[in-house]
Amino acid sequence: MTNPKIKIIKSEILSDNWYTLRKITYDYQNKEGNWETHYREAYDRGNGATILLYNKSNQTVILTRQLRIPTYLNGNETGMMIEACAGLLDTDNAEDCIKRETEEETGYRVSEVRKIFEVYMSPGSVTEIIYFFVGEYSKDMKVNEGGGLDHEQENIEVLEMPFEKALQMIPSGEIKDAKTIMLLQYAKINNLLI
Ligand SMILES: Nc1nc2c(ncn2[C@@H]2O[C@H](COP(=O)(O)OP(=O)(O)O[C@H]3O[C@H](CO)[C@@H](O)[C@H](O)[C@@H]3O)[C@@H](O)[C@H]2O)c(=O)[nH]1
Ligand SMILES: [Mg+2]
Repeated sequence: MTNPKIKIIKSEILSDNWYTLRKITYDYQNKEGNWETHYREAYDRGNGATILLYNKSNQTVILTRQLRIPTYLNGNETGMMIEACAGLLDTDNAEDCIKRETEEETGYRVSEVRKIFEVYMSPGSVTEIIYFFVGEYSKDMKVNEGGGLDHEQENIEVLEMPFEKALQMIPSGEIKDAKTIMLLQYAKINNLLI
């Protein structure tokens, strides 16, 4: 935070239950050089990581299906979302995080993952940055059933499907999750499965 055109005046907590919603008051020097006062809300839910698991010889990818209540409140009839495996960073780095989440959610223990980019997913209101990874999986890496942690009530279904089918689920509307669409398109553009 080193922009001389921004002076943070106040940071008030509006809600601090599971994650934290703040109201930020700041002065901003506009392009005419005048200072204006702005108020913006920022939702801090930490940072996350996501991964596309792919298998070249079978031309398949691993995705998950789970209930996402916010989507249910906003037009998603069943509330279920098909997504790439993803999780929130604890105290670990993004690479360790995504390996741990991969094992918990999908049951695959992957040793090699590659970071492709990092993205602010909703920069007008959410502080979160997501670190994107890709990684190859194979049958012999399966160490448990996956499904997520019971005590977190994750109830995650693991889906293995042809890469081409997953790509078609974007225009059909069956996949509507931004990180998943970005990963599938990255794989297509960069010929990951060829
Ligand atoms: N009790 C309670 N649990 C919550 C609450 N909000 C989230 N949780 C639980 O916290 C756990 C977080 O699971 P992770 O696998 O670590 O994160 P994620 O929800 O999959 O997040 C990933 O996907 C998000 C959506 O695309 C991303 O925003 C995020 O960065 C990450 O990639 C889930 O079990 C979720 O139900 C809450 O308000 N109350
Ligand atoms: Mg998750």
